[in-house]
Amino acid sequence: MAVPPLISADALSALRRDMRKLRRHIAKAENWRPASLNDELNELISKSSVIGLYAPMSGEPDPTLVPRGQSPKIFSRPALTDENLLEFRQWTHGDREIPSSWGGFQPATSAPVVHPDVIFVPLVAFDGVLNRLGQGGGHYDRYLADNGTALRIGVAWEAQRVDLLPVRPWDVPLDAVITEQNCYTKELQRCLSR
Ligand SMILES: Nc1nc2c(c(=O)[nH]1)N(C=O)[C@@H](CNc1ccc(C(=O)N[C@@H](CCC(=O)O)C(=O)O)cc1)CN2
Ligand SMILES: Nc1ncnc2c1ncn2[C@@H]1O[C@H](COP(=O)(O)OP(=O)(O)OP(=O)(O)O)[C@@H](O)[C@H]1O
Repeated sequence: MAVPPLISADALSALRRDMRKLRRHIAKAENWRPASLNDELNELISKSSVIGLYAPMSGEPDPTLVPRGQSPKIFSRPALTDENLLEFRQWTHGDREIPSSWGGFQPATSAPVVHPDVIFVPLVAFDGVLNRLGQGGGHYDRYLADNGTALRIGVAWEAQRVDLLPVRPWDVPLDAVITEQNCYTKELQRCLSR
């Protein structure tokens, strides 16, 4: 027998709608700056060589504000392929971008595909054990499931934190979430031992 969902589809869409609205509202009133990162996370980010960013939309905090240390890095942004799969394409500030099927912009197909070792992940809501609710396309969940060794860092407003999100079988939890007030981390051992 199928296990009934802990939250109805309607309740989940209502949560997404409310949290998107909250995110837009806060971003109009406040500037987001990351809280101090803990030493472990700082070290992992500064040791990394390929970073996955995103182009902020609708009140999402800007991941380029997170300190990333001195060592040389390749930057990339998410792009949806013709098959509606997420990939990361190399991107440098000022590079030309093309319209994406979801309405935003993404690096052109001529940009090399890269595999970030640190991914800054956009989110609609997160909870105390670092589960994540995204836009509902499943794009990041699929990518993170297929690229399990990357360090997954959510970037959010503190107000996007909820007590407990419903977890579906395909949901991939985050390793850390950085807000303007806190740096939440867990399971960094997974990445320290790489
Ligand atoms: N900045 C950013 N880039 C991203 C994502 C994201 O969440 N944020 N994505 C994450 O997977 C992928 C794009 N996927 C998306 C899937 C659905 C919607 C969407 O339903 N948007 C709403 C409006 C959202 C709002 O206004 O807050 C809509 O069109 O109704 C957006 C992006 C890749 N790039
Ligand atoms: N690893 C996966 N393999 C196959 N389908 C998946 C996978 N991950 C997610 N999906 C599909 O994507 C759909 C949307 O998932 P979900 O509602 O969790 O998206 P989300 O986490 O909010 O969005 P996103 O990850 O794009 O930010 C689900 O219906 C699910 O069937």
